Order: sequence, then structure tokens, then C-alpha cells
Amino acid sequence: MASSKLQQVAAGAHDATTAEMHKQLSDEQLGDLIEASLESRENSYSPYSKFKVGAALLTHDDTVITGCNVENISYGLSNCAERTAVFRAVVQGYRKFKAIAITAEMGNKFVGPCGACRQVMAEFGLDWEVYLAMPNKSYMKTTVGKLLPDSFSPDWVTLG
Ligand SMILES: O=c1ccn([C@H]2C[C@H](O)[C@@H](CO)O2)c(=O)[nH]1
Ligand SMILES: [Zn+2]
Repeated sequence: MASSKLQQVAAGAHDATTAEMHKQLSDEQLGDLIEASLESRENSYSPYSKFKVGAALLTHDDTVITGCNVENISYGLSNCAERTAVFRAVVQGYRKFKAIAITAEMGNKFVGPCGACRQVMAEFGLDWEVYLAMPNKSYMKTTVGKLLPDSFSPDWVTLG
């Protein structure tokens, strides 16, 4: 029988492993990012749900890459705004992100990304910022790691 001792790793420890990317956005950058997500939301192709979502990613070199949800008559094939933005960014050679702004309208509630989008964002690090925004530009700040704790991701704790 293996003799290794039980070893508990503190919850949230993974947040400390990728601190290098953690950078505060300036107010101007954040305003521009939310504005970009609002604009891309206008291009949402959502004839089935009629629920428009826009996203805007800020890459490590301050490039903004947008996305919107793109639905399909075969409903399950619909792609969310967040994944559209991440996939577009990857096509353009980006894999390091500072932040994403996501804009949708659901009364006075913030709309959080679905599980699939959380997993896709976690592929590219847990320690980057997520701004959930409303069309009136109020926003809530969180991080990828907070949205997907204890995740199955390349950033997860490696036991020495
Ligand atoms: O964070 C979210 C939540 C939902 N949607 C899309 C998927 C679908 O097209 C529509 C309704 O779920 O909204 C997104 O793009 N992002
Ligand atoms: Zn999603």
C-alpha cells in the first residue's frame, strides 16, 4: 500500500500561482472595454433566444478583441459571446489576457458566463479579470478563478 500521507492543499491556492499577469486596468481602459462589448452586442445573432450578449477581451498587449453570441437553428450549436471572443483572439495569435468585459441585459441582474465559457477562459489562466456589465455600464468585477474554483485547468496547483 502506498505510504504517502494525506495532504490538504488550501482552497484557492491556485490564485497565487499566476500573479504575474494580474494588473489593474485604468478607468479609461475599462470604460473602453465595456464600450467595445456593448458595441459588439449590437451584432449578436440571436433570433431564437433574442438574448443579446457582447464580449470584449483585453490581451496582454492591450489589444481589444470582441465577440457576440451566434445562434443556430440547431440550438445546441449556438456559440456564446465569450467563446467567440476567445476563439477569435487565439486565431490572431493571442493567448494571454488581462480582462474580459461581458455585456447582457437581464433586468437589474448581472449575467455570468455559462459553464462552457468559464472552462474555455480557464484554459488561458485563472488570474485575469472578468467584468460583468449592463448596458447602463454598471459592472461587477470578478476573476476567471473565482468563477471556476478548483477547476480542471492547466493553471491548477501542481503538487511538488
Ligand atoms: O454569458 C452568456 C450567457 C448566454 N449567452 C448566449 C447563449 C445564447 O445565444 C443566448 C441565450 O442563452 O445567450 C452568451 O453569449 N453569454
Ligand atoms: Zn457561454
